Amino acid sequence: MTDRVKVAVLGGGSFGTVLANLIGSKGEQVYLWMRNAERAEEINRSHENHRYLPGRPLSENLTATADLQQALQDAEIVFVSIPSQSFREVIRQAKPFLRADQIVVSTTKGIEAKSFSLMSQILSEELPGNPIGVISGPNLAKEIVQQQLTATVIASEDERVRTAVQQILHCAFFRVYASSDMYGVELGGTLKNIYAIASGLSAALGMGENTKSMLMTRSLAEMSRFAVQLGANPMTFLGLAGVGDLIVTCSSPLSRNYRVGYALGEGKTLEDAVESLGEVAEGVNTLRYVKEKADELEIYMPLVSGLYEVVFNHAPVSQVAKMMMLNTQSSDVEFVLPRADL
Ligand SMILES: NC(=O)C1=CN([C@@H]2O[C@H](COP(=O)(O)OP(=O)(O)OC[C@H]3O[C@@H](n4cnc5c(N)ncnc54)[C@H](OP(=O)(O)O)[C@@H]3O)[C@@H](O)[C@H]2O)C=CC1
Ligand SMILES: O=C(CO)COP(=O)(O)O
Repeated sequence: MTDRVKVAVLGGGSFGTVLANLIGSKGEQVYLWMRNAERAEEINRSHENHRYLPGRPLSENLTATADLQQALQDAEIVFVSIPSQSFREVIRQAKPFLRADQIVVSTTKGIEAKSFSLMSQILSEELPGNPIGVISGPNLAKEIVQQQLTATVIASEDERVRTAVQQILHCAFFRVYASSDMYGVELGGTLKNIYAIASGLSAALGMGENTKSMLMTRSLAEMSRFAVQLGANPMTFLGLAGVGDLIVTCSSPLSRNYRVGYALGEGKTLEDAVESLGEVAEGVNTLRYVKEKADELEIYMPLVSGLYEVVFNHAPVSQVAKMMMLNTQSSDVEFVLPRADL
């Protein structure tokens, strides 16, 4: 009767809902899985996700469900939009209902505690037979739902995954660029959350435009230094999933990570800053795990170290900033002029 593609999105928060809505508004059949059955019923009744996207009508092609089997059965593509700390648990719940030919794509920008796994690594471990990919880019959910123009990157080693995701998401307000560097694309989206906290903090403290620009650029240098040590391609950081996502998340109060930093700059405690969001800010845990990993691998990350002191050890920002400014002089682009101590 229909040649519509069936798609499943796991996770009924801000981004999962926006992604499902985009796909539904293209005329495809999309199931949005969430753990709360009452909330799913409420979405189907009102065509609105009052909790995460109040006031935004959702596509009639979107069906919310708390039944994983219903969501996954016959879906050609499964997007997973679950915060990193619950990602593996949800994939394990989904596994009994998945066939090996279903494409599984992560939208999650975080790192698993203890294992330091990115979501693509969790997918490879838990679903070794499935074609997998990740999407990442300057994709603030609250702008996408307003159909503000933007783009994302689909990264996968499998060309069929790249093409399928480009086709399913592409529309007049959303472009989809392709990459084969899954790890780099994922690391870009994950690491920038740390620097968004630093940017929010510096904005709250009234730092100037030069300062903001220096902070973002040195963040990019630090992110790519870390990613290269972990095996990613530094060129990926020049793309939408690197510099693109860094710019938006470090500049916009619509970013939850930026808002956490801003609240800290206003003098709130970390607990209050996170609590008042009511949504996930992956950067707080990411900062902890990346600091540990950088220490373990002896990767020079002064911004991560300084922010860690401010966020977790209550160091005064002015003191940390002064220490960084008076630090040994260094190279601008270390892929052009290597740092002396590398
Ligand atoms: N928002 C954005 O602009 C973007 C977000 N992302 C990334 O997407 C991921 C998800 O973010 P986002 O949707 O914004 O987060 P939200 O905080 O808005 O929503 C998280 C969702 O995950 C659900 N969830 C959490 N744990 C579980 C679990 N164990 N089982 C089932 N559901 C669970 C929550 O359910 P419940 O409501 O029941 O608690 C909620 O629906 C993050 O990694 C984020 O970095 C990527 C691009 C843009
Ligand atoms: O990743 C995002 C935009 O691309 C969303 O950032 P936050 O999680 O900080 O809101």
